[in-house]
Amino acid sequence: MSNGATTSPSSNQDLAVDVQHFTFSYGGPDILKDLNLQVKRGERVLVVGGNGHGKTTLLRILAGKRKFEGHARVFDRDAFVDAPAGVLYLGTDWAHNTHIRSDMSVDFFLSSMGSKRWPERTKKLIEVLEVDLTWRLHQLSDGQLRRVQLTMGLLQPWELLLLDEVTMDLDILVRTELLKYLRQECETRGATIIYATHIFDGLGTWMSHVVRMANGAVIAKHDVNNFPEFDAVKKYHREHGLMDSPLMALCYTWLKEDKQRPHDKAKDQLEPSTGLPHSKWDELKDDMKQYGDKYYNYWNNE
Ligand SMILES: Nc1ncnc2c1ncn2[C@@H]1O[C@H](COP(=O)(O)OP(=O)(O)OP(=O)(O)O)[C@@H](O)[C@H]1O
Repeated sequence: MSNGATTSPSSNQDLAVDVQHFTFSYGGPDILKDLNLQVKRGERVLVVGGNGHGKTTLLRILAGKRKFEGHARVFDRDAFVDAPAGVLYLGTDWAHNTHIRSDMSVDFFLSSMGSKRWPERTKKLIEVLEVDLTWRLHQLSDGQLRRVQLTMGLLQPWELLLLDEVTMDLDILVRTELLKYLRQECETRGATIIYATHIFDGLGTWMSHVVRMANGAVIAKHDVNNFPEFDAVKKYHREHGLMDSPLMALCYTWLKEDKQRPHDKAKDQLEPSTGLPHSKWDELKDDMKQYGDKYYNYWNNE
């Protein structure tokens, strides 16, 4: 577990993303505040936080879409003035573009986007996203259009994929296949994904790390292989046969806690043992941490 700060021994070559003491505003109040985040190549990082806490802003900065001052580097280059190739941002704004609603076949559209240059990738993506080349763009449902967007976006091999809530209108079959495909891309090519979402189904076993954001700062970055708080929630769900997502239950407690915390105070009360902001998890005695159900009851009965 870390607070995403700058003490990691990783060399710059290992890092896909390196953001240090980063503050950003759109001209008004600071939206990102003294934010630190390091992501190694090959990681699949989920970014979790309440509405308006800065997730999209961070992703767009990493994608080189916003001018900034400060230390925000991607593949060891400044994310804006020296933006590296291979960085792909996919957000929900694409579907609002009226041009892509014209009367045109998907086949024609993908060809005009260069699909012939990557025949193997095109074939695979069409299969994963169940895209029908005879579809006509102006006749598609939101989910079908999203599948075409993702096919187009993912055609060219990418090194860092910044996903901004882009799977929300996919049905669960397609979404599951897409997540599998993206995981393979990371495992076989060493590519990296940072994924901001409020939909957690299937992500608990997909992600390698989860970043908790609140009030424009990274509160913590957790490695799923060393994450006792998440293990406790999973244990509770297992023991009680619950079908809903343990990750969602965990994120619910985080968002509740972050909402109650005085604005901007997240970093003022650091826990000496972990260097992270003090949380309700810290208030549990060690023996209680071993019991997921007690932990869960503690939350529900507060
Ligand atoms: N172009 C802009 N100009 C001014 N303020 C903006 C702009 N874009 C976003 N903001 C503000 O920045 C803050 C963070 O927004 P951002 O979209 O990064 O949050 P988010 O965590 O992605 O939220 P959500 O979960 O709702 O998508 C919000 O208070 C928002 O109003």
